[in-house]
Amino acid sequence: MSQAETRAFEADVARLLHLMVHSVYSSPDVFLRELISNAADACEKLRQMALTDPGLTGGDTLAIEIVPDPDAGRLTISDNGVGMTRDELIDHLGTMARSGTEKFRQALEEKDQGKALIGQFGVGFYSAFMVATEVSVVSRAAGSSETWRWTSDGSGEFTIAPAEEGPERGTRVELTLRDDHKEYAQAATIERLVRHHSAHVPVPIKLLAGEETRELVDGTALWAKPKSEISDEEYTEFYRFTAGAFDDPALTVHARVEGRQEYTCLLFVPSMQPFDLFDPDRKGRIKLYVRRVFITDDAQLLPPYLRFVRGLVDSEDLPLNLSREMLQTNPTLTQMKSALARRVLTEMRKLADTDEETYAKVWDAFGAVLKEGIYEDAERRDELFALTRFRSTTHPEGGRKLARYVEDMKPNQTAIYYAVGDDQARLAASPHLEGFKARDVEVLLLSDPVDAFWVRTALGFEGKPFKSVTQGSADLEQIPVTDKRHVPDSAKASDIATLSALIKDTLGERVSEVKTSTRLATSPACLVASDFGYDLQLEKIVGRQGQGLGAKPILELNPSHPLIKTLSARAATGGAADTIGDAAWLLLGVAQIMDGDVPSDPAEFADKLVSAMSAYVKSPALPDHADSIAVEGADSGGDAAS
Ligand SMILES: Nc1ncnc2c1ncn2[C@@H]1O[C@H](COP(=O)(O)OP(=O)(O)OP(=O)(O)O)[C@@H](O)[C@H]1O
Repeated sequence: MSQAETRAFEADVARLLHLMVHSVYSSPDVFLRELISNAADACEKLRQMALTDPGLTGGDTLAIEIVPDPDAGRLTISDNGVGMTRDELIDHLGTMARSGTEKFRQALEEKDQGKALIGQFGVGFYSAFMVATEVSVVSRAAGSSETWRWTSDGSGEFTIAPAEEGPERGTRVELTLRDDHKEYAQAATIERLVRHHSAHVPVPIKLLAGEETRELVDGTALWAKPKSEISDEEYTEFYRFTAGAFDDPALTVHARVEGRQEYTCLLFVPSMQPFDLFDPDRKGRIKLYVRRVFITDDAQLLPPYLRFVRGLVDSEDLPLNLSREMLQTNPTLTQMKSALARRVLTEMRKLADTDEETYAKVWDAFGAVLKEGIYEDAERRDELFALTRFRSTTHPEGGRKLARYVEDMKPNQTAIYYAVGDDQARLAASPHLEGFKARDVEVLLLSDPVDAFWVRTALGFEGKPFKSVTQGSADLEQIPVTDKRHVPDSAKASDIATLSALIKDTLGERVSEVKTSTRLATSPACLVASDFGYDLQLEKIVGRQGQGLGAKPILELNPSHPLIKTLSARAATGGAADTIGDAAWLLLGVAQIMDGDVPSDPAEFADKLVSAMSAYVKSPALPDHADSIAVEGADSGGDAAS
C-alpha cells in the first residue's frame, strides 16, 4: 500500500470550509442530519448494487450506528453501505462535484450571504467542521480489500493514508468535537436529534451508548404507512430530510395508486426557491424506488417545469434492474410519469382554489418555472393556465387570474393585452400603456424572461389571442375612452400625414414606418413592432443572441399631443424642414429611452437636445412657445398649433 499523502482542498471547498468553521451558525445540529443522510444514501446504493451482485452485502442487514463518547469528546457515525475507494475519498470529499455548486459559489462570493445560504441549503459532509476540530473518514469500498483513512482539520488540506483498521465494509466518520460542542458526545443529545430530524430514514439507526444498544429508527419507509398514521410534523421532517431543505412544504401529496399501475408517491412542493432552480440542465430530483429499494434520483419523473417538486415515487410493478435505457423507454414508467404530472398539477390547482395565501407563495417562488410549461407542454397548457397569476395595470399587486381578465374585458375588446419587459416598474410606466389606461383596458405586465416566449406559442386563452401592446395596430378605436382627460382634439389627419412623411424621410431606414397612434395619451411618440414577426421585447432578447429578425420598428405619433399638433401644423405650411428634421431625431430618441434603450446615436441626440433647449431659452416670446415643448400638455387645451 502507498504512503500517507497530504493534499490541498479544491479552492471552492477551502472557501466553503472557511465559512463553515468561522460562521456562528444558528443551528449546527444539522451536521448530524447531513452525515446520517450520506450514510443512508451509501446503504441504499449498496442495496441497489446487490440486486445484480448479491455477494456484495454478504447477507448483512444494512444499518447506521452512532457511538457518542463523552469521555473522549468524540462522536462516530458508521454505515455498512458502499464505502469509498482511495480515489473516491479524494474526489468526493476534496472537491465540490455537486450540481448547482457553481451557482452556490457565485452566490457566496457575490452576496456575502454565506451564512444565510448554508442555513437555507445545507452543504452536506462539510457541515461536520462546524462542530469538529478534526474529521476522519475511514472507509472500505464494497468488494475491496483496502481500507483508507481521510483526515482533515478543515483548514485547507487533508491527508489520505492506508488505515490500520476499519469497518469490514462501509464508512466510519469520526469527529473530534470542539470544546464548545461537546454536547454532541452525549447519548441523550444524539437521541433527541435523530428522533427529531432523521426519524424516517429508510435504513435502521442504532445508538451505542456504553454497554447498551438502542434502535432509534427502524428503517421502515414512511411513505408505506397509511396517511392517517402520519402527522404533519412527520411529513415536514421527512420533506426536510429528503430535500435537504429547511422550509415547510407548501403542499404535500401522498397517494397510493392502484389499478393498471401500482405505486406510492410522496411529493412536496416547497415554499422557498432553491438556489439552483434556474440551472440550465433543468433537472428534477424525485427519487425512484422499486418495492422500497432506491433506484435513482435521475429518472426525471416529472417534466422540467415541475423540477421544484421534491420527494419520491415507489413502484410495485417496475423491474428492480432498471437500466439507464429502460428509464427512458419503459412504457410503465412513461405512463407513470404522465399520471404524476397530472396529479401534481391537479393538487396545485386544489391548493390555489382553497388556500390563496399559501398558493401565492408557491407562485412567487415557482411561477416563472411553471410558465416554461405553457411554452413547452401544449397538452397541459390549459391546466397550467389555471395555475397562472399575473400582475396587471388594474391589479398591480398581482394574483390576477386569466379567467377573471377575460370576464372583465371591455365591450369590443378582442384580445388579451400584455406588455413584456425586464422590470415591473418600467413596464408600468411604459407609454404603450397610455391608450389602454385611458380606456380602462387591462394589460398584463410580464417581467419574467420566459414570458416573451410563451405568449407567442400559446395561441390564446378561452379563444382570446394574446397581443403585445408594443406590436401591430392597437385596435383600440372600437373601445370608448373612459378617462375624459384623454379626448382632446387631434391634429388634422392630412397635416399629420404630411408630418409623418417628413419624419420618415429624415429617419430613413431607422424606422419602417411613421404613423398615427391610438395607443398614446400623454406621450408624443412611441416605437412599436409590426403585426408580423416579434414583439419589441422578444426582438431585443433574440437579437442579443444574434437571432433577431432585424425588423425595423414603427414610430407612432400621438395626434392629440400639443407638440405633434404644432409640428403637424408647421409641416402643413411648409418651410420648416429643419425644425422637423431635428424634432424627428429627438422624438425617436425619446421613444427609445422610454423603452429602456439608449438613443441610436447618443452624441447626436444630446447635441440636438441642447440646441432645442438653447433655442427655447433664447426665444423672446417664451410663454407662447411653452406649450409646444411641454410634454404634459395633453389637457392644456387644443390651441397650441395656432
Ligand atoms: N458515508 C458515506 N459513504 C459513502 N460515500 C459517502 C459517504 N459520505 C459522503 N460520501 C460521498 O461523498 C459525496 C459528498 O458528500 P456531501 O454530503 O458533501 O454531498 P452529497 O451527499 O452528494 O450532497 P447532499 O448533501 O446535498 O445530498 C457524496 O455524494 C458521496 O459520494
